[in-house]
Amino acid sequence: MAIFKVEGGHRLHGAITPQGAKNEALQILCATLLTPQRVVVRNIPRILDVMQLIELLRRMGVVVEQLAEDAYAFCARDIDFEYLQSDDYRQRCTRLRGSVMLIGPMLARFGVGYIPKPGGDKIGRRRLDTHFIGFQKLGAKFNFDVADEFFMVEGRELRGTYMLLDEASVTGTANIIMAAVMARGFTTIYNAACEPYIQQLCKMLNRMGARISGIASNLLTIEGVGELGGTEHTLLPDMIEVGSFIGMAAMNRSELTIRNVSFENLGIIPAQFARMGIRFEQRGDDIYIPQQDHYSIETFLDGSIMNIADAPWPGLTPDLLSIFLVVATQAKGAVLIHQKMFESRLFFVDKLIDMGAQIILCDPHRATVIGHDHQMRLRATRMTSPDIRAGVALLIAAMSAEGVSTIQNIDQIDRGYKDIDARLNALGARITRVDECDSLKTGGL
Ligand SMILES: CC(=O)N[C@H]1[C@@H](OP(=O)(O)OP(=O)(O)OC[C@H]2O[C@@H](n3ccc(=O)[nH]c3=O)[C@H](O)[C@@H]2O)O[C@H](CO)[C@@H](O)[C@@H]1O
Ligand SMILES: C=C(OP(=O)(O)O)C(=O)O
Repeated sequence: MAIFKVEGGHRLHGAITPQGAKNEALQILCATLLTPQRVVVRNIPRILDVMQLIELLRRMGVVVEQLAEDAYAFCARDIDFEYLQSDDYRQRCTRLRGSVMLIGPMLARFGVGYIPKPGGDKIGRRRLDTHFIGFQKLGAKFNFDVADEFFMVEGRELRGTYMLLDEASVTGTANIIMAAVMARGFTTIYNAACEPYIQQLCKMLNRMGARISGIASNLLTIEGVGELGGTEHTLLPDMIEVGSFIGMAAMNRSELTIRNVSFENLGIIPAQFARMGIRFEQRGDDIYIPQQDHYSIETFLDGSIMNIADAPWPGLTPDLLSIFLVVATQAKGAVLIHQKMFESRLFFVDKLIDMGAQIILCDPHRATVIGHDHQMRLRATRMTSPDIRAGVALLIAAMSAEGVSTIQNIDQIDRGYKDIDARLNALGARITRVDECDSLKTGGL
């Protein structure tokens, strides 16, 4: 296992391009199972979750061809159903959340699908009811082996229907869309998640021959078709990386250009950073963040304390709240961070408090942060990355802190951020990746 050693206090300078979007990649790669024809996907980020899903597809029998550093072709002519019963399949699926979206396409194309309880961040309860209720509405039979934590669905003749999702689950919506594209008749999905990655999935499916309308809204109508064909698809830039870089620049009082951000697909994210007092300019499709010595959190119109909360798209993505929280520790003013969706995502604030941040964890969902306005620097410390976004928040804290911090469990960060150490070092950061065993041998911890 590797760790990061981070020497704080170095400002960043220059330009960085966000990687292709992790969460879009996971949907799109699963969708390649829907056709026996070739699907080419570009702008694929070389990150752990994505590489693991590609390897999983390969072991399932999909022919995978790497065309360029970030482009792959997939051909799912045949699937090895025996492999789906193997321990290897189970073990690999449990490494990432995105594997859950293999089941919708399998059901649509082959009439059966199997999936163990998926992995992903341990950030609170992550139920899958929406997925399976949706499949059942389409006529599939569902079986969950509780002891084995293994889900099975079967439905040779899916039929379109109306469904109102119990919640706007992102992966649930993707899974149901993929299950419905070849169901007989019309499927209507109300309370569908509608974030840009779902929009991208729908657009790709339509290019493959699907008939999906209502894209970008929470009411999707799908007219089932007999089969889908091949296509080419390019992933959007990762909006969570874009937000992480904005936060990083502000917290380190750095001048940074983030290139090709697909501004129109960032939704409310830039406006929320603006409410934190962070200045930036949209220059074409780039975001330019000038060096800023102070940023003052706005209050609401009535003078009350700013509240930053997550909500289904077009609300603020929960995946950026850890970044807003860490950025607030050096802002002028106070903010209440309200993580509504996940109940175990804010506990990492203990580490920030150790570093000298002024935070009160009100309950598992809410933390009040009173910023130092750069009057006091955080102190370096030793920490462990609990999940992917908290990991990056801790990295941002370490980059701004006084002294050398150590971050363990950086696999969590590598799950979602491509070569983050090398890319940030190119901008002036001082992050060293060390093998934990070597470090222990030399007493370096
Ligand atoms: C691989 C992938 O794409 N993962 C993303 C996906 O996870 P995932 O699809 O697993 O997340 P869901 O959208 O299903 O739900 C996330 C959490 O929010 C709750 N919830 C959801 C919708 C709602 O209207 N109300 C509500 O409370 C759910 O109960 C759950 O606890 O979407 C999450 C929410 O954007 C992101 O954090 C994850 O990064
Ligand atoms: C929660 C996240 O990922 P996953 O759903 O893959 O665990 C995330 O990307 O922040």
